[in-house]
Amino acid sequence: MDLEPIRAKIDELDRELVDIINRRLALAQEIGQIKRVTDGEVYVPEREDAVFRKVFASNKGPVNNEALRAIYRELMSAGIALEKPLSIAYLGPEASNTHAAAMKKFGVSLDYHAMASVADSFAAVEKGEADYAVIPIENSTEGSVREALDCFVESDLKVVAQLYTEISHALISNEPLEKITTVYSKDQALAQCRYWLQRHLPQARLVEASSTSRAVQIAAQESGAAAVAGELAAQFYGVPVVARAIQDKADNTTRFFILGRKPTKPIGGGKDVSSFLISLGDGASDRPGGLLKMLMPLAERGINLSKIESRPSKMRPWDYYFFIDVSGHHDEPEMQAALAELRKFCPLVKWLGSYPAVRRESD
Ligand SMILES: C=C(O[C@@H]1C=C(C(=O)O)C=C[C@H]1O)C(=O)O
Repeated sequence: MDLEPIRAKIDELDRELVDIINRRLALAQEIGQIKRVTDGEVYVPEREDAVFRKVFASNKGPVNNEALRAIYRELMSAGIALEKPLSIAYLGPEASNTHAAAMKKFGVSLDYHAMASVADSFAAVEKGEADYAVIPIENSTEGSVREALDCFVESDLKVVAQLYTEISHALISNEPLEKITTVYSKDQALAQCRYWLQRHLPQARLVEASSTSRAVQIAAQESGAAAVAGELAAQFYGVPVVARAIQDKADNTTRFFILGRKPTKPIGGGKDVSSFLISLGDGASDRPGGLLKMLMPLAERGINLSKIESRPSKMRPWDYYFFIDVSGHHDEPEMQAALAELRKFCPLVKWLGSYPAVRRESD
């Protein structure tokens, strides 16, 4: 059995592939020149969504859609970098789960900037120091990231895209399990491993850090300390993995938002999702039927509610803001009609963004 003739065919295909990749990038560059003149956005989530759909529809295998998405992610990343080397802010330091999510969304060709907090990530885009920010918004085990929700109250940034990605946590330390006395991590990550930590380290002190990668930096320096973080952070900071996949739910998934300054255009056909921040005002969330009244204008028009979350308004005790996710795009007539009705009795109806509804990498 001779491999060489087959490898010669692969070499020939690679030559063609490189040529095709460069032709694709040259077209992206051409689009970039037009965008410069017309002041168009460089990253266009709705167009990328359409490209992925067409690519998947033409896929006859054996490559699966998840692998194809990863390949196209890098093609698009290289193309975007030729248009303009975008700068992406994320909750750092390097090798955090948000960093990994940002790379998954934007590929290796862009510039990434580590921020100390979610609020700083918002601020970087608001001040124009970064083009986009990637922030964690909710987790399948632990629910919403509260500091992220609270940032939307003050901010005018738009959610332009989202990413769902499975998160696996490891226990990372220079010490063996029996010598660990303190475990550092982001509050959300500690909570996602609560039962494992109770079972294996019942005596250990759990201490909050600003991010998972920050926890690894601390654990690297302190005797008796460990961190809960992704294995990427263990590799990056050169600290050993003591136990892997310690999250209580095997399919632990985090949803990330991509924030930008300009809204994403509609895809249509039920393939968009929108987020809003709504206040019933004047303590009305405490009155019978208040919440029902808020949801009726949406329900009556068949606009599906996929998430509702309340947060204290911090204006008065027991007054709440509601964060909702609904099917459809802000600019669609049905949505506009529902919003007009809501605005009649809600003092605050703030559009946080509309973006592609894609949930899985293989979709
Ligand atoms: C090339 C473009 O710019 C970017 C790159 C894309 C691509 O490589 O297919 C698609 C959308 C944009 O994020 C474009 O707007 O078409």
